[in-house]
Amino acid sequence: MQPIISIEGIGKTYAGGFTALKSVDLDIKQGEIFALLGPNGAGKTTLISIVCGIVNPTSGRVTADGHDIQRDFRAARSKIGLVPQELSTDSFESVWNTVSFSRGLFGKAPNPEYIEKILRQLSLWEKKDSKIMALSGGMKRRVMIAKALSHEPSILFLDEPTAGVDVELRRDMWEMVRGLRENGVTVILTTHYIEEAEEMADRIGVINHGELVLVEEKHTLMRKLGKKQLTIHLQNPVSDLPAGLGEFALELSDEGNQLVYTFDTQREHTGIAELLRALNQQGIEFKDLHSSESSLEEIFVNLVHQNQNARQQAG
Ligand SMILES: Nc1ncnc2c1ncn2[C@@H]1O[C@H](COP(=O)(O)OP(=O)(O)OP(=O)(O)O)[C@@H](O)[C@H]1O
Repeated sequence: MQPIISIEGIGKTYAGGFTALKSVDLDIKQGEIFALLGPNGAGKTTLISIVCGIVNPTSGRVTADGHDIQRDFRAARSKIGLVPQELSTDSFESVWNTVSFSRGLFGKAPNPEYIEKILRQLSLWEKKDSKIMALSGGMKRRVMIAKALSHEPSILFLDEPTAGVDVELRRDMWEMVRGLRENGVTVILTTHYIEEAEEMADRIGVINHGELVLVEEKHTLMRKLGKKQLTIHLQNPVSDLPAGLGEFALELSDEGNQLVYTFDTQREHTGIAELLRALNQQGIEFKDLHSSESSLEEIFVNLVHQNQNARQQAG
């Protein structure tokens, strides 16, 4: 299937000479929720701004639903809704007018039924006549989403949608994003909250220093890079790793009170049975065992670290 967004060789060097993006290639599939993760300054907002036609790339090409974002800006942009990081609305206008006006900006004929539908979906219906300035921060954020959806886009960008919002609103947002996907809308979100990507995304892209270091299905990513650890609480502490256990990927922790065994979740054979046998043979007694799985957060931190190390070595 044709990707709904195709990003080819996108690079961006800002006027001051800073290169924020280096030749990014990425295809977004129709109907997916794609989470773009990356540390501060990685280039997430720059990439989104280029796809939305707000920032011009230094190199490369983007198409949205087949339309070139630079040559065919209006057609491409009409497919896209953008919820920016910063709230920007006219605070003296009512919610209803703000959202309806935004639809008009895209040259769409008025459709009060549709506006009512999105305001209801976003729990804004009761506030439709309120002035924006009288709304809470969370409500203002909902208005930004309603604005972004006002022209019925098939692609929605959410730049840090839940930064600084309370848990309840975050859950509501997730619910809303899932609802949008059910209606066939493709959603691309940037986030610092790994939990959000873990919860929401079908695919994850990790960007670091302007480079897309990884794009993967979330489940594959977690399976591929996820490690499991078995922590063995020893009966008596040891000062060194027992010599007879050299073949196992073991580390000593908690001042010699614990042995931590790391194994690959993908491998059929974990080696746990052999390890326990070896412990027995060595006469090492343990009082407890527990296993844990690495979270997306650990996977992410490792990736960004690896990328940094590789850069340092190359430089
Ligand atoms: N207009 C600009 N002129 C010069 N440099 C810029 C400009 N906009 C962004 N940058 C720089 O480009 C880099 C990438 O910024 P960008 O906002 O894309 O990162 P980000 O991944 O969205 O970060 P954050 O998570 O903090 O929002 C940063 O180092 C930033 O300082």
